[in-house]
Amino acid sequence: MASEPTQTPQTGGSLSDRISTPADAAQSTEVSQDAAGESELQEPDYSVEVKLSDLQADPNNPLYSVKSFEDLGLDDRILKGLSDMGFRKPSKVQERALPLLMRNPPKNLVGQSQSGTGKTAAFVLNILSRIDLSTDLAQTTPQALILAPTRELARQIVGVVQVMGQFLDGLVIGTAVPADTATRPARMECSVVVGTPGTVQDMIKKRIMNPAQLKVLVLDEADNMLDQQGLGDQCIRVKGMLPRTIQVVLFSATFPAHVHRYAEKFAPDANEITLQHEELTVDGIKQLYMDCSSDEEKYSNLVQLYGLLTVGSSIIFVRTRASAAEIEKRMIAEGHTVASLTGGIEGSQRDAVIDAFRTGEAKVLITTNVLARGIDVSTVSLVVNYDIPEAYAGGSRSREPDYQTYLHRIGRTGRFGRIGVAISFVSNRDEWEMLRKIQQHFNCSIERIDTNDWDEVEDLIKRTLKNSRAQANFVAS
Ligand SMILES: Nc1ncnc2c1ncn2[C@@H]1O[C@H](COP(=O)(O)OP(=O)(O)OP(=O)(O)O)[C@@H](O)[C@H]1O
Repeated sequence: MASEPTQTPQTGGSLSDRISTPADAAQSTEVSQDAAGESELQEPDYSVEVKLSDLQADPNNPLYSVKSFEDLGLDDRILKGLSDMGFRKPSKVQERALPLLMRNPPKNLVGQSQSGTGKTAAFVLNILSRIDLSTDLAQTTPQALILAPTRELARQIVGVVQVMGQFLDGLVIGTAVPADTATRPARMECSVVVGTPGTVQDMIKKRIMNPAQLKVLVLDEADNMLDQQGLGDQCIRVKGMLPRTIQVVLFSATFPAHVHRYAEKFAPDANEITLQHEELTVDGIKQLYMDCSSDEEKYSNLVQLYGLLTVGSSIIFVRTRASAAEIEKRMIAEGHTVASLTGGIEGSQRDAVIDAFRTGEAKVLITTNVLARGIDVSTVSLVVNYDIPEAYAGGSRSREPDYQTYLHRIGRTGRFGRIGVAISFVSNRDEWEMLRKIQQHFNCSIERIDTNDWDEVEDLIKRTLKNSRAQANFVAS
């Protein structure tokens, strides 16, 4: 457990009694895979590489499994899709969830596992196993519906269903995200629909989508969907229009207690896979913080970091759309290449920005909480919390951290055994206190970076990022 802080950040206080040293970075594990897809063990001078198969053989690792995908009873065509994606063994959540999801008669499931551990495949594999593509209606009337909180996440899931189901003849996937009337399909004719709750609700109401044959409903980032006022109502309305016997599947890395209660109502009598909040942080994500004496110093530290940001890809999280726009404008004016994506931007432009970020054309992305969840870009090696995520403190004057959002934001790096760095900027006592609470809540260590010595900052971050760069072909091959 962290020690109580005794100094303010400006005077060099440490959040933790575990002080960061270059040796800490030296102990970071990294995962590699050679071009032929075989893992290899290398030992650079300062780091010990660990193969994915080592992580998957460690019972304490969330990627651990004893079974193979073949053991899980999946159709050969689906196994072919998985093999094409480079998936060799299931992760813990996949191994535990799939038998529960695929058993008949179908039962609901509330599933939780750390960020980047493969929840998407768990629910997609269940869907691909359950849909019947041999019927006359298979391409016109959807049998499964996946709801996600943002268009970016919905589009990403469409991509996963497409690749995983590429050998299933007749599989048609529909995307239901906000679009202007000109580009909106007149009928949602497909086997699986992935969309955002508002658009799906609208499509069912307007009879653009026929829900009569739906067998599976998935809510990804379920705690977020059920907890947000607008989204939660939309999810409940959508569910009210679906067949009563539908299998309801809820997944997230976080299920705070108050949302867990809604989840149990939304998915009654469900099997559950849950974790304690102390188990939620991912070992491969090195968490750091930086003292900044003012807002202006936050900006200058960000610019100092810029050279490091472009080593892999990175995401900078800010609190408001306005500050995203402001930082983007200032950085571009100073000659830096950055992109930004916020809810204020029009849909097709959002698609263009996220697509450029995925391909690596844009390497530094400034965003708000809109991209805090679910987004899976394996090259992201650095996440910056320019502003600490805050929860509404119910009118009280104390500022409360948003624990879940912190975890989801930093989870945009360190995906499936990779290594990444998350740096939070702290510019006053309140923010420092929020970060201390986050550390206590997750029982993790968030180490201070000394900005008086930028060489040391560079050294520390580069060591870790170098490790993650060495993993470029890992899994994705
Ligand atoms: N069994 C597997 N073998 C190899 N790679 C996998 C496996 N399962 C998933 N992955 C990869 O791991 C990455 C993370 O998976 P995914 O996006 O499903 O994580 P998640 O648990 O949903 O994370 P989050 O909570 O952040 O949404 C993806 O790039 C995915 O392709």
